[in-house]
Amino acid sequence: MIEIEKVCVDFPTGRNQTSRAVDDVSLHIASGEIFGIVGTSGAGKSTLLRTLNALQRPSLGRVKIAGTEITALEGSQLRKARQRIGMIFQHFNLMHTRTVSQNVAFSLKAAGWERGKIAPRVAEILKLVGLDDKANRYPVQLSGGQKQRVGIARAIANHPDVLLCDEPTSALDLETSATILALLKQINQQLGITIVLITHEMNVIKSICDRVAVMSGGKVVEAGEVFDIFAHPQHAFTQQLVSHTLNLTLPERLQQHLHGSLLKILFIGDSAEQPVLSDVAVKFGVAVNILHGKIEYIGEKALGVLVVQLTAPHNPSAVDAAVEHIRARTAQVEVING
Ligand SMILES: Nc1ncnc2c1ncn2[C@@H]1O[C@H](COP(=O)(O)OP(=O)(O)OP(=O)(O)O)[C@@H](O)[C@H]1O
Repeated sequence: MIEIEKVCVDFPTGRNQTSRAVDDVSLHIASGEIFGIVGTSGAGKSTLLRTLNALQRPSLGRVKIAGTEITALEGSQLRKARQRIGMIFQHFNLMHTRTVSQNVAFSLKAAGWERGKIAPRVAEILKLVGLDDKANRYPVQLSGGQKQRVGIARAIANHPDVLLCDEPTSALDLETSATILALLKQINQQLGITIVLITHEMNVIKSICDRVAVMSGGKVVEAGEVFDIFAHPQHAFTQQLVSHTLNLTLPERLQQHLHGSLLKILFIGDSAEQPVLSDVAVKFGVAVNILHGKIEYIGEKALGVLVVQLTAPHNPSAVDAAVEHIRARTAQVEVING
């Protein structure tokens, strides 16, 4: 559906000088996917996203959407291709002097809809996003979440194939973010629209994306299924993002004063549902003290991380045997100390 081939974007920084904001990025995004691009501020996410509807021209490389090379289009052909690509923004970008329904109608007029078909479509789409009772309100009279719903309604009114989301929940509180992400998921499933979403939050990726690309310094340093990236982050930057999201740091003081072995154990899928720890307690006579942990569900799959202390004061070798037993039955064991 979306083919990004060796895209670079350079910005001028001074006389005869440029800086590379997007560096040799290639990604293929399948039809119907929700694809996330995550990275810290300045990683190049927005610039890359804007190449997908040619709001930003690549300095090198090309982008194809549904077989059409958007980077090669200009004028009316480009305007027509853009009508197949909706976009929503962090700060909503609504027209403040127009009502909710006028904001949505505007995009349909721009796309050349017949007058008589616009009002019914606006009503239909406002119902879909849960704003049918706010049609005559002005943006200033709406909450942040409602404004983003207007943004979504405007972006999808013209039946696009692709929806680009530029930090869609960054200006919203956690609860409202969750409802907006749920709406995006519903739109993806119900209407089959391919979604490309950029964010700096792994939690957003975890809650709705199928696959993710991790960007740092303009490059994609890692890409794959969201579950795999969480379970086995390869790149140091991804490892940092994931551990920050799972937030399993123990206070330094606690780490220093613990006896026995301190382990961080990763459980994946079935292993998250097995009583591995109670087994080792019984089998090897070790005491198992759970210090920290959580089980996340990404899609349908469980991903658990536990930090445990194993002690056997009268039989230290039992701890080594217990560690090996756990290692054989879980996805990964990291001995933090001991
Ligand atoms: N129009 C521009 N002119 C010059 N430099 C730019 C321009 N747009 C972006 N940049 C630079 O390109 C780099 C990538 O910016 P970009 O906005 O794509 O990053 P980002 O990952 O989306 O960050 P954020 O989340 O803060 O928006 C930054 O160093 C930025 O300063």
